[in-house]
Amino acid sequence: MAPGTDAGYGQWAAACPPLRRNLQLLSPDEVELAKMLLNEGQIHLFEHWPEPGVDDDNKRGFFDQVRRLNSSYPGGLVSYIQNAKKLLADSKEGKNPYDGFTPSVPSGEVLTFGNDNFVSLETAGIKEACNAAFVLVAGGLGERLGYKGIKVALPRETTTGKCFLQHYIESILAFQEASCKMVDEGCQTKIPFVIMTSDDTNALTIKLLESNSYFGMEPSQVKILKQEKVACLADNDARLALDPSDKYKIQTKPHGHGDVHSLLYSSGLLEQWKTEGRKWVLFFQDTNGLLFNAIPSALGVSATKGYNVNSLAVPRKAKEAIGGITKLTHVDGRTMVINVEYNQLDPLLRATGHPDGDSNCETGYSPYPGNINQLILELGPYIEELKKTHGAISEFVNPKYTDSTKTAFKSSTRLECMMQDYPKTLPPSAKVGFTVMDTWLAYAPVKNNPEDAAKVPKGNPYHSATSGEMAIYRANSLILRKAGAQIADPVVHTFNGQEVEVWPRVTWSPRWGLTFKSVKEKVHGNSSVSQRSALVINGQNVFLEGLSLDGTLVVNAADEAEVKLTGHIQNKGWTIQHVDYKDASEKEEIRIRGFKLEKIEQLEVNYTEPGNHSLSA
Ligand SMILES: O=c1ccn([C@@H]2O[C@H](COP(=O)(O)OP(=O)(O)O[C@H]3O[C@H](CO)[C@H](O)[C@H](O)[C@H]3O)[C@@H](O)[C@H]2O)c(=O)[nH]1
Repeated sequence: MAPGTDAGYGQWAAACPPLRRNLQLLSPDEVELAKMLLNEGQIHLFEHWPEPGVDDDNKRGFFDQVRRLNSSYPGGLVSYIQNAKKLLADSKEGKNPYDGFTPSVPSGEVLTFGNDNFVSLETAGIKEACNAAFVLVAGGLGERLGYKGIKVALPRETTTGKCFLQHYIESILAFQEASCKMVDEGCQTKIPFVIMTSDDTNALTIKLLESNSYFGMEPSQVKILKQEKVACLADNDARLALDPSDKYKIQTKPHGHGDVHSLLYSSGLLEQWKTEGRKWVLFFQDTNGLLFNAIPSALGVSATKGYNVNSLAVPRKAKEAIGGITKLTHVDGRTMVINVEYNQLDPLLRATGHPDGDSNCETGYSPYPGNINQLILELGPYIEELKKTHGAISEFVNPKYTDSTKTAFKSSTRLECMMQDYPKTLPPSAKVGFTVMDTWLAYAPVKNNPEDAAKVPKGNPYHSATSGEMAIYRANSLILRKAGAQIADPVVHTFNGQEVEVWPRVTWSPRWGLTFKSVKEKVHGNSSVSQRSALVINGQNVFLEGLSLDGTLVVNAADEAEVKLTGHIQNKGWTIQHVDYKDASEKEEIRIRGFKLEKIEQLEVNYTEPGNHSLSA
C-alpha cells in the first residue's frame, strides 16, 4: 500500500486532509516544517492544495520559501508567529509599549562646531578610525521618495554628480588614510565596509559597485549582507498571508533596518573584527550627504566618554519625522535612554502629563534631540550582547484595522524592527549616550518626493533631493566661513514648491576636508567666493591663499601636487535653471531636485605633476 493511503500514516496531519494526501511529496525536513506550521495554527496554508500530481513543483517551491523564512529569523518561524500573536494582541488591546515609563529629557554631549573641544574630539575620532568598521543599511525601498533606482546611486550633489555611495566610500578611505598616518609606525589597516541590502536593492548595489571598481576601495573590504523579508500576517491570530497572486507563496514584506544586528552576528564578521583588534562599529543610513562631517567628533566622543552606544542627534522640530532621544524611567526604577519613534512620542507625552504632546519648547525645538540613526557601538560589549540575543531586536507591529473593533486588517501586516532599538535589551550598567550636533553640519537626508516635501509644515525640514543638495552647499560655505574665508550670503529660491537657501556651490573631496582642522590648514589669506560661484576642489593639497572667485573654478590635483589658489578669477560660471518635477524630458535624478546647473563657463585646472603649483589670475 502506498504510504499516502495507509490509514495510520500522517495521523498528525489528520486535521488537514489536503496536506495529508500530499505528504508523500515531502522530504523529512519538509514534514517537520509542515508539522510546525500546523502546530502554529497555519492549517489554511494547505487547505486549497489539490491532489498529488497537480502543481507538485509549486508545493515544493512553497517549502523552499518556508525553509528560508524559518532559517532567516532568530528562533525560526515558531518564534516569529508567537511574537506576532503577542504583539497583535497588545495592539488590539491598545496597549502602550511604554506603559509604566515616564519620559524625561536626557543629558548627552552637545557639540559646538569648530570650538577647541570639537577640534580635539575630531582628532581623537580620527585616531580611532583605523579601529572602526562601517555598516550602511541600504535595504529600504525609499517608498516616500519614489525614485526608481536605488537611493545610494543618486547624485549627492550636482557640481560633481558623485553619488552617495561614492561619497561614502571616499570618506571611509579618507578616514583610513588619515587615521593610519596618526599611528606612530604607520599602519596598513583597511577599514571594513558592510552594506546591508535587500531583494529590492541587492543587485543594483552590486552593479553600482562593480561597474565603478568599488569607487577605489578594495573589493575585499566591502561585504554585502542581504536581509530577507518576513512573512505577512493576515489576521489577529497571526495566520500567515498567502500572496494574492500565487497561492503557493507566503506574502512577504521588509522587516526593517533592525535586521542588521542579526545579520552581522550570523555573518561571523564581528568576531573577525574583534580578532583584528577593532573597537568600533559605525552604522549609517542611505542618503545623508552631511553625515561624514559628524563622524570624526562623534567617534571622538565615544572614545573619550567610553560610550558603549552613542547615537548621533540633532535639534529636533516637534512633529518632525525623526525619533526623539528620550530618557524613560519605569515605575519599577529601571531607566533607559532610547529613541522613541516620531509616531509614538506624541501619545507617550500626552499620556504622561504633557497635554501639548510633542511640542517645541522656548528654544523653538523639541526638548528631545532628534535621532539621525547613526549609531556608534563599541564592538566588545556589542558582541557580548549579541551572544545573548543573537541579534534579535525588539519588534513592533502596525496593523491598519478596517474599523474600531480591530478584528480585521485593511491589508496584511508584518513585524518590524529598527536598528536604534538595540539598547532596549542592554543591562542598566551599559553606557548609553548621545551626541548632538547642528543640523546644518550633520543631517540632510533625501527621503521625500517633491509633492510631499512641498507640503511639509513651514519651518520643518523638507528632507528632499532639493534640500539635501542645498544643505551641502550651505554646510561647506559655513565651514569655509568659520575657517576664515569670505563666503557670500545665500539667496532664497523656490524649487519644486520648496523655499530653500542657495549658497555658493562649494564642494570638496573627502580627502581635502575630512575635519575642520584640515580645512583650516588649507584656508589662508583673504579668500572670497561670490554668491553666483561654484568651487569644486578635488585633491588633497589645495590651498586657498587670497583667492577671489566670481564664477566657476574646478581644481583637480594629484596627491603630490601642492596647489595654491590666489588672485581674482572671474567667468560666466554655472547658472541654476529651474526644472519642474513633472518635466519628463529631464532625468529623474534632476527632476526630483527641481533645478539643474547650466555649465556656461568655468576654469578647470588639472595638476598631475608632483611639486608646488600656483594658480593666480
Ligand atoms: O527594511 C529596511 C528598511 C530600511 N532600511 C534602511 O534603513 C534606513 C532608514 O530607513 P528610512 O529612511 O525609511 O527610515 P525612517 O525615516 O523611517 O526613520 C529612521 O531614520 C530617521 C532619521 O533619518 C530617524 O532616525 C528614525 O528614528 C529612524 O527610524 C535607510 O538607509 C534604509 O535603506 C533597510 O536597510 N531595511
